Amino acid sequence: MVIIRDLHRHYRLGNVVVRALNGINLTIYTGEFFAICGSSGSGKSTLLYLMGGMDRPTRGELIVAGQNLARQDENQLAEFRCRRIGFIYQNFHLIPSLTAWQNVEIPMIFNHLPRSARRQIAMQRLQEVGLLERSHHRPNQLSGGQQQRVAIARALVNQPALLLADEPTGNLDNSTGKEVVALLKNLVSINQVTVVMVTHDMNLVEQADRFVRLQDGRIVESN
Ligand SMILES: Nc1ncnc2c1ncn2[C@@H]1O[C@H](COP(=O)(O)OP(=O)(O)OP(=O)(O)O)[C@@H](O)[C@H]1O
Repeated sequence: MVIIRDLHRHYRLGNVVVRALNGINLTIYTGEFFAICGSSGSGKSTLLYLMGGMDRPTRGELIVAGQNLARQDENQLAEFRCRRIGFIYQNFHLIPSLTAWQNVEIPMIFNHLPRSARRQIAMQRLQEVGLLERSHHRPNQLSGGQQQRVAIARALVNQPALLLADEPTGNLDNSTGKEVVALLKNLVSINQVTVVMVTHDMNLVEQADRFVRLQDGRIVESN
């Protein structure tokens, strides 16, 4: 699903070059539940966002779901993100003025699905995450765990090849976090999605099929 060879991402700040990623080599297989861990500033988010086509490498090879992302232009990357990637954020990133089902519907609008199909799929996804009875609630009427479950439903509606999660439990208490990860693992095995998750939480790392630990933009540990 992901092939990364000698990947670099450098930022230039005046005369200083920050080497956020400094020669990453990594292969992630289809269907894996994969964790990226490491201390703050080690390059985790940079790596995740590159895999999602939200940023471009300084150099190196980056092939995701069969597409060579380093060679794609902005339009191709936008299309890739829309069709192939689902994203889950620490802060859920739901639109406050929209209900749960309207939030879940959004990626399908970008994918030009007709309204009736959108509604049916959104409701089905909300049922899968156990929130059908909350479908008309807005985010501020839902708990953090419920909001993250809505975000998971939204991330899966376009049947992405790869689900990227940036600290998905970072804003949840321990037990809610565990429930959300169990749900995520269950849904991805049913939907045959590959998951790459950034986390500080070693309990979550233990639940992953494999992990890498980053330090100063390099992989220093893996299993
Ligand atoms: N746009 C940018 N411009 C300059 N430097 C950046 C930029 N984005 C990230 N960096 C730097 O790149 C390094 C890696 O950042 P990154 O956000 O990937 O780390 P992280 O491991 O995800 O950290 P955290 O756990 O705190 O989110 C850091 O030193 C950071 O300051």
